[in-house]
Amino acid sequence: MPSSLLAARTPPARLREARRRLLDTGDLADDALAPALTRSWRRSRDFGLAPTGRFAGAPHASSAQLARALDHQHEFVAHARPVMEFLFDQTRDTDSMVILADAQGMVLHALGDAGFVDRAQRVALRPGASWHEQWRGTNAIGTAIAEAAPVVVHGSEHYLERNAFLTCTAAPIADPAGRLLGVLDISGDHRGYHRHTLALVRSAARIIEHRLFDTRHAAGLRLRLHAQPEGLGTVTEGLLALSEDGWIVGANGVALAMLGLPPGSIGALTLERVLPLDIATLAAWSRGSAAHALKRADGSTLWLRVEGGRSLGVRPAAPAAPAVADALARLDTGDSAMQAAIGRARRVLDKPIALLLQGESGVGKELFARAVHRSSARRDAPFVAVNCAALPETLIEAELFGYRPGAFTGAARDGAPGRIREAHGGTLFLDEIGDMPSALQTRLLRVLQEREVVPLGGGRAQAVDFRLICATHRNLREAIDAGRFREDLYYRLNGLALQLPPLRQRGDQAALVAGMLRELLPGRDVRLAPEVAHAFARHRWPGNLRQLHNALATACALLDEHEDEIGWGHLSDDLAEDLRERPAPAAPVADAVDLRAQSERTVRQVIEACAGNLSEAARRLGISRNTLYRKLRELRLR
Ligand SMILES: Nc1ncnc2c1ncn2[C@@H]1O[C@H](COP(=O)(O)OP(=O)(O)OP(=O)(O)O)[C@@H](O)[C@H]1O
Repeated sequence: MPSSLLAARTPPARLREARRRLLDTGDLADDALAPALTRSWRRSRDFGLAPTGRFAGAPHASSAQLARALDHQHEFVAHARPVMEFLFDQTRDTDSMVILADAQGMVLHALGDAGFVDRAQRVALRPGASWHEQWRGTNAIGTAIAEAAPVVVHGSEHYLERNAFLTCTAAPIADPAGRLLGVLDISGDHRGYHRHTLALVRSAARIIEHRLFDTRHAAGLRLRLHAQPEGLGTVTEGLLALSEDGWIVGANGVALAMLGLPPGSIGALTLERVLPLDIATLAAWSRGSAAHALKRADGSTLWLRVEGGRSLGVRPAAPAAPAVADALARLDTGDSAMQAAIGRARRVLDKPIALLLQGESGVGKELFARAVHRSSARRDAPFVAVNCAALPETLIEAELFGYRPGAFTGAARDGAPGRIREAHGGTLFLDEIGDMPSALQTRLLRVLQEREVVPLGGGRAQAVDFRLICATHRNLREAIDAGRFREDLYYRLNGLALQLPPLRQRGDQAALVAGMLRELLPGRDVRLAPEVAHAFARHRWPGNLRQLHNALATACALLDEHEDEIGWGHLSDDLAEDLRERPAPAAPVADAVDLRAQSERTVRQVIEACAGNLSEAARRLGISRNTLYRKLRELRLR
């Protein structure tokens, strides 16, 4: 990772002059500011932001969206929290805050001095707020993401004048595969700026990366590297994770820099290609805890310590700690079909049995898969979800199996490990498996049989260990009969099939509604008006839990502070209309063509209205993104 891009302070007179020129002419001189600051101000301008005057606003996640983001990033936040508390202790009473944001710049967690928090709240330095440059221009969180480097943004270096009272220092945090996970930031009053903050934040970000790395690769072979033996075990060490056949499957930024490798080498190179070291020597070294010196081709010495090595038959993996709260139990809100599915999933929780989740779109199949993962012994390893319906055939292949450098036109120069290898040690969730093209079904079958992946473009097979969970809304038996799905693959996927019930058949609708309302408006006692509850109970809910959740989120947004009952007026017009309507008679067959044309028109119009944003279009249509992709394919609009 490059060193700090914005560490040197810009004199106030230069900043004033640059801002005046930007406002007058719409641009800056190339040498007016530090290069990274110039790039960031130009990006901010291109996002259409006005440095002065009224703030155009930025998205803020609802409490439910934030809860979901925290759930998805549970491992990241769990490792960051203690480090943030330590940082907070170091900076206590300095009028500042310690902030963790995700890779899109959304604040996930914040700790702060009470006095400063009040002022920070006014510019929304709080969980749920987005600090992406797109919304707030140059700022440490957004600019660290854009520049992929640690940054300090001080006072009037902030693009928006309203943020000029802040001094902010941020460092990106990468996951063990080298991808951006989020950003750690210390923000405070600009009068309290201290040059040492940058070093503090960078070290803290590295500690979080180390913790994630050690957890992710706890069961595998790990190498610690440093130029001096005393540096091993400190935050300045390099970390590598290896597969049992010697492929580099994880590395931190320090190791990549030490070995002169780009992030894309993870999953695409063996250690032997990089260091004069073979797997037999590593196996021997992993039996002790001594540091070993290694002479490199350029004459320099590298010190190494080898750890782990279950895969080399050296040490068994430590058993995972028990779950704090069982995620599967939380899905049980009293419906007997769900209870049966949860009970059966629990019986095979830590067994090598593939799960096949079936059910209509929006019944909560992905949520169920995540709960199985979180309740299993693999909970601290990755949960990797791939939507087989959302990607074109050529991309799914590269996405799943990874590729070697130059494997195909347009491939990233350094290759990619592929989602299957990323799930090593954890759970691979293949959503909409019924939509997987047949050539890929054959490749997937081979991976499941051999438990090895061969990346696109060839190379050696690499061992993988993952729990497989697939989901589909299709009837796979019919797809097999129609020749669209391989029967042998079906039996591999279907160690245990679980049918999740549609909402209209669930007997726990009231408990689900109450749970969602508690999640949407924590601390408030909000319920449905009796006539709305009655209409909800009779409704068919074609979009299932997704549709119910969206309906309640809209209602909560329309509820006044003092109101505690959701009535007709809190529902969107189209839902209220549907709820009041009698069930429509079945359309005669002759109308089918018209219906298709009408459906096509509606989908086109909504996508146009959303400027091509398919997620937003799916939301407005009240269907899932998967269903929209399917519809586009059926209507040949894609
Ligand atoms: N128990 C629940 N409590 C609250 N919200 C839920 C629950 N289950 C599902 N949801 C909501 O429903 C949405 C759909 O869930 P999920 O994506 O798991 O369904 P799915 O069956 O996988 O859908 P698809 O087949 O369209 O991929 C979620 O984003 C969430 O908002």
